[in-house]
Amino acid sequence: MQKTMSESSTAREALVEQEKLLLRESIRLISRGLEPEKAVREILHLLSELLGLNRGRLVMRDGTTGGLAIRVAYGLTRAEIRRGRYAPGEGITGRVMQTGETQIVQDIDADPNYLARAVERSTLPHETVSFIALPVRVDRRIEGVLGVHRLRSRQRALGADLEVLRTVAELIGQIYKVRQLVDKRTAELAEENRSLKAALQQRAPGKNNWGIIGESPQLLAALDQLEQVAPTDATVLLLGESGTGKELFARALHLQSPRRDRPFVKVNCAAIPETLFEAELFGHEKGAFTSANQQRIGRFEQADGGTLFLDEIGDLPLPVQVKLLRVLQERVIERLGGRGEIPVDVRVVAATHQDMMALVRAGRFRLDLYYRLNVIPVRLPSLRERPGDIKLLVRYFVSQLNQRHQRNVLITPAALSSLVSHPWPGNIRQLYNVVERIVLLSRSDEIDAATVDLALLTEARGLPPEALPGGPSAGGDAALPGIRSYQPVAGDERALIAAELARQGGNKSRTARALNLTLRQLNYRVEVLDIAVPSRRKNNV
Ligand SMILES: Nc1ncnc2c1ncn2[C@@H]1O[C@H](COP(=O)(O)OP(=O)(O)OP(=O)(O)O)[C@@H](O)[C@H]1O
Repeated sequence: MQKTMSESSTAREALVEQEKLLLRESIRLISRGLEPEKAVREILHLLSELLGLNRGRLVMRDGTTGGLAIRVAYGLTRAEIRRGRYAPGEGITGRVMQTGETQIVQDIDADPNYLARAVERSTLPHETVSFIALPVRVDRRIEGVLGVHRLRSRQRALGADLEVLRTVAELIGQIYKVRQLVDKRTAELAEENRSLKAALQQRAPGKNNWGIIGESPQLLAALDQLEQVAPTDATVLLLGESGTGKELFARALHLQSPRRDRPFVKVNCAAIPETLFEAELFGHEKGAFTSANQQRIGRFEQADGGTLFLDEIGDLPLPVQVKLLRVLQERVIERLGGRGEIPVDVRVVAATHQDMMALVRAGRFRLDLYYRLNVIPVRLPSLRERPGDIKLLVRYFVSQLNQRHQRNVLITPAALSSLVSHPWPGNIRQLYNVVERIVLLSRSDEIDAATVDLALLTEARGLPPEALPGGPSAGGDAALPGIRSYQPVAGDERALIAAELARQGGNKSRTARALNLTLRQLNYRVEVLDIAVPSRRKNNV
């Protein structure tokens, strides 16, 4: 009797030793940073070798089918692994996945819920076989089910086996958690790496593309054309919707041309009153008209030797078109009130978002001037036509804005995908605005998808009410044109107003306009919501 007791205590000690060994080895496996599947397979192997808990398998969700499938197993054939597929809630495994409760099947032959799907009964020992299935949690979420076969006639108590299995299930959960963290961090670092590379490429000497970002075939075709015509003096007509980069291209053309050290002068034809056009373009002598107190050099003369960028050329009034045509043909200008012709050496780059032929047909643009300007037409694609470039643009803008606002934010891959999948109806300027809101709105250095969604929402609010879901066009009271409807103060407006004020460099009038508020309404909100107004700066976008 004495001997039997000491024999059984030796056996118990041996089992405890094996348990310890299993845990030590499992921890060592985890610290080796193996792929989760490799580490889990080794642990299942140890469970079988050391503790006799056989045919261990880890079942997890199958990303493609949505059902459950064996992800890792030890002691199962390939065919058995393939068979181990369960619908949600199906069998013992499905139930553990659904309820998160451990299931113990004392005798697999006696429990109708035990499906024997992966391993056929005939391949198992004849004696009574049990099956234990436990949930594997990652951050409290049930991500998998650990299952093992156990012979009932064992020395070890079921309670002892259960305890070890619980610890093992927890270790497996940790393995997947570490993997998720590593994957997340790796993706972030990869993203950071790409941003830094993009920023470096922007600055690399000899690889200057003048801040024109994009790899889409349409954009590359436009850039090719630009490079071809840059060294010549040919007149270029840039065609594209608003905010597609016409000014950026015009500047790039100038910087690539032999005129790069001479002035680049921009004239926005849509912003000049008709009566002032001639004086603006060609200048005037002192006394040329009542308010001409002194001589003024016009834009053509200012651009002498350089490039004159005529933006929104479609808005040029007809009488001025005649004069422009003459300058382009004869390369001389005449100041208002002047007595002679002044030769000018100017390369003209014009741009428009309008259909020039339609303007010609409507009698609003001279055909001869159109031909003069349209020597080299370059069409710039809209953002809609090149969704593949959104990622590159976002990274570039984030790095630009980090510098401008002295921030160091990093856009997470999820946030980037959110921006890429947004159906950008508008232009690059709109994308820039949203990215700027994101950089300003984000509280931490990591921009997540939620911040992106908020920025997209606030951008939508800056648009006229019709653009909002459920806005006037959706059935509400339409605001009268030109009259801003009353908008009550809402708590979440604070961030929106602060961001817009920062974006507008502290300019309250522009901020009010962008937010569709009157100046008074804005001031009231600034006061009520206690918003600090940034000191004014020049906004160049
Ligand atoms: N390919 C691009 N890469 C990087 N930034 C771009 C690109 N295209 C446009 N942008 C940026 O988008 C903004 C709008 O561009 P830009 O002013 O050149 O457009 P535009 O076509 O002249 O617009 P508009 O017709 O409204 O005057 C600018 O801040 C510009 O730097």
